Amino acid sequence: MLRIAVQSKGRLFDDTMNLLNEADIKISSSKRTLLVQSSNFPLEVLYLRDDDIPQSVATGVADIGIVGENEFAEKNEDARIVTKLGFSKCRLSLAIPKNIDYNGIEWFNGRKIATSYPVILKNYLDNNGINAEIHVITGSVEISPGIGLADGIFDIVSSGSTLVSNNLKEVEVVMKSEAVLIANKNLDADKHDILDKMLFRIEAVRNAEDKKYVRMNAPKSRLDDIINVLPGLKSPTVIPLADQEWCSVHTVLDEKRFWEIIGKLKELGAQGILVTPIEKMIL
Ligand SMILES: Nc1ncnc2c1ncn2[C@@H]1O[C@H](COP(=O)(O)OP(=O)(O)OP(=O)(O)O)[C@@H](O)[C@H]1O
Ligand SMILES: O=P(O)(O)OC[C@H]1O[C@H](OP(=O)(O)OP(=O)(O)O)[C@H](O)[C@@H]1O
Ligand SMILES: [Mg+2]
Repeated sequence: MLRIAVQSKGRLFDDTMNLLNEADIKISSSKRTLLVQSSNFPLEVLYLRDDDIPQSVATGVADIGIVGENEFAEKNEDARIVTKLGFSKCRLSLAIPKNIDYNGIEWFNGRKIATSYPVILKNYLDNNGINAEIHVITGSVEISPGIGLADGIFDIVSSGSTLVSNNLKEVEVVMKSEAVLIANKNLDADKHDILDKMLFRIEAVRNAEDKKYVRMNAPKSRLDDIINVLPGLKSPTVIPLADQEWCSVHTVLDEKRFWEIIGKLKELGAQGILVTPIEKMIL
């Protein structure tokens, strides 16, 4: 049995549970229990505050964990990052009141910076030869300059709307972050085996993200042109139809280029284009 530490509630919770669910690892969601076993996979889920996840994995209380890279870097615990997971994307940035003229990192010399990430901040300031006072607070960091608690802040930015509503502007991006799967460095062979099985499933789910399965009827006379605009996995599947002049073409399209490619296919005479989501993809 492998034990995974996940955030009990908060920004990471929904996407973490979705990922396990899409990997067909069933977890009953009784929120009151802190340790729950999967009913169909040798995995046990330990619900924790995200701050405690790096340490629990480093010490072996949990074998693996899902946490933000930012939190993992801040805690500086001895565990390894197995893979990035592509959700909870954000950055850690320095921000200052928007009406201040800013002409470089030296501005922070002798200033006071409020943050929940003192370790990452100190590292960054030291590397840049900046001497600033770090004021640690655990939440509502963005209001600090407005209430005279600090000159600037160092916190999570995603859309930037929290900064805007507090009259702040982002001046330095210090680190990019997303959710990562971390693991204890000394897993035994059995646990490694379970982790590999889980990673295989996660990869199949992630490969399918933002992909569509597309089927269309194509006039045989334009088949070569149609195949040329398809970026498919290998080559598209071409199936004969009862009507000798037509065939059916099946392929996988990336959501990002989807509408552009569909437009070209229409121009080339493709008809009856069917689009379906893909659940998993094993490459
Ligand atoms: N606005 C955001 N957009 C994207 N990702 C974010 C955002 N805010 C936070 N995150 C990511 O989600 C992680 C968890 O954020 P959350 O706000 O739930 O933490 P928390 O309040 O410390 O939770 P806990 O109660 O578990 O300690 C952060 O460490 C970061 O990696
Ligand atoms: O750039 P934005 O999209 O505005 O996101 C950034 C904000 O999101 C997080 O807070 P959250 O909303 O999770 O609330 P919290 O302070 O309770 O953690 C983070 O601490 C920032 O304040
Ligand atoms: Mg926390």
